[in-house]
Amino acid sequence: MNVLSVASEVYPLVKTGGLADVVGALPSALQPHGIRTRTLVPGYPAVLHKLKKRKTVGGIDNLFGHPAKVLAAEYDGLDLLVLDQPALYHRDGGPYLDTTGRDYPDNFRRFAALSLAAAEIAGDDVVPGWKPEIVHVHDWQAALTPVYMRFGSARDLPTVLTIHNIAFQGQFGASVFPELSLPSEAFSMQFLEYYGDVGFLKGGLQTASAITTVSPSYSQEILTAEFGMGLDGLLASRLASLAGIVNGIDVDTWNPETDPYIAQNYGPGTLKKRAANRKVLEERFGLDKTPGPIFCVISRLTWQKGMDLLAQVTDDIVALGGKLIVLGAGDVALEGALMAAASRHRGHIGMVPGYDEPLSHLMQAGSDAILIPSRFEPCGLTQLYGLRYGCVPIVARTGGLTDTVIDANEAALAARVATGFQFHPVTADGLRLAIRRALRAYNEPKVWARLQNQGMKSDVSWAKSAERYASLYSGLLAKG
Ligand SMILES: Nc1ncnc2c1ncn2[C@@H]1O[C@H](COP(=O)(O)OP(=O)(O)O[C@H]2O[C@H](CO)[C@@H](O)[C@H](O)[C@H]2O)[C@@H](O)[C@H]1O
Repeated sequence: MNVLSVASEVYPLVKTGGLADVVGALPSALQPHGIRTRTLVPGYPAVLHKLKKRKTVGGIDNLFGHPAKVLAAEYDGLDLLVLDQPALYHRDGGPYLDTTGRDYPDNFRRFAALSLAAAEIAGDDVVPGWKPEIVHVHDWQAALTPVYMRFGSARDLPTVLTIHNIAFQGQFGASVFPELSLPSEAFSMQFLEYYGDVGFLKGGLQTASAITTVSPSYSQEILTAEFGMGLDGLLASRLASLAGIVNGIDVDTWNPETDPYIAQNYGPGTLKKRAANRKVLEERFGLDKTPGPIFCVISRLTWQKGMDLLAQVTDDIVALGGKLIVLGAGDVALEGALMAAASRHRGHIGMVPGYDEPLSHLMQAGSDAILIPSRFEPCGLTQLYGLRYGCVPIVARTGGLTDTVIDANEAALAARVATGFQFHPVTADGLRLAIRRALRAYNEPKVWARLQNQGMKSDVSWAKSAERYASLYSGLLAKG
């Protein structure tokens, strides 16, 4: 079965968050099911730079006023199609933001173009000799694909839209509609119209054959007003087509036994070797070389991720004898608050602002626990990396965090199934209590080792979830 996957980022070519990890890892997990995925991404400079061996396999004469090329390349096991349109994608900043951190004003056009190109690849002869049988699109940036398909020549092809985060909806003023090359009927409740605006995700949710999100709990939560962010009613009307499939992780990229980014490789039987990674972290973050647990945070610094709650408990972590290291970028005020905590507690709190993939691996390999106080979390990947690396997750009880971490309550500890700590309500007090619980467990080395070992035994691979995507695809094909 041929699948066209469409996304605005893909690891290891371009990544700003978990979306890239999922889009990058799913194709090889689907391969054993006879599914061949081609992934269409925009030709940002970072992408083109890495793809030395690429060839032009197709073209679109007029994509919003400019010609575009479709390039094909293989990279790290991925079969890629790259939409090369310099006017839209050759920019100095990141995929979505300019160098000053502002959204590109033409993001609606940049990602409508990605979706339109995907629809044309699916329906027309854009890439001669290749056609998908299923089109799987990710998040708002690709969500117009099924809308364009509905009004184009691939109208009968099944589509899957995966919501990685319903907080990002691609909502733009109605004035952009005439620029989208869609018939006027598309600006209606049944398609894009969203409270008088244009909603990219909304349009996709109305038209995709199937909708998935990245954990079973989140698939329930988004049906409520609290988590649905305005789309709960629409989702309820599409309940029969909605599924929650939990994310896995690429267990080859994230393998402490072979990870090239960490100072000392180790496995379930050799957890003591983690000490060498701790040592490097102590130096990197300027921590005192004293005993006690190191808590780490690897995150976008945002309200969603509960980073304001973290800022409120930094003094407590230190008072309780713990250390904290933070790697993150995002909200300037939150970054400032965490930097201030680091200067208040030199030797106990360290902060590296920014984005650093290798360092994120080392932190999972050398810290004792990872804190994830998210207010909502569709799935979350860093707790899965934590489980795999023996870095015990302490998580808010929400979304995919609920589904993937087993709380160390007495029953779970006695049954030897606990893998971490969950807390609720998601407040600074809730987080404080969870940190206290973790510290108590840390002070009982046998209990702690059991948590680490149990976590390392958890199946965080894509195996089961790839099977679910495969059967979703086959079900859609069988329906015709
Ligand atoms: N400063 C930094 N330096 C280096 N690496 C950093 C970093 N900050 C974050 N990362 C990395 O970025 C990824 C973030 O993954 P999350 O699952 O937390 O997702 P995010 O909220 O981006 O994605 C959305 O999509 C994913 C995928 O479906 C869902 O899991 C999630 O719940 C949803 O919000 C991880 O690989 C993490 O290690």
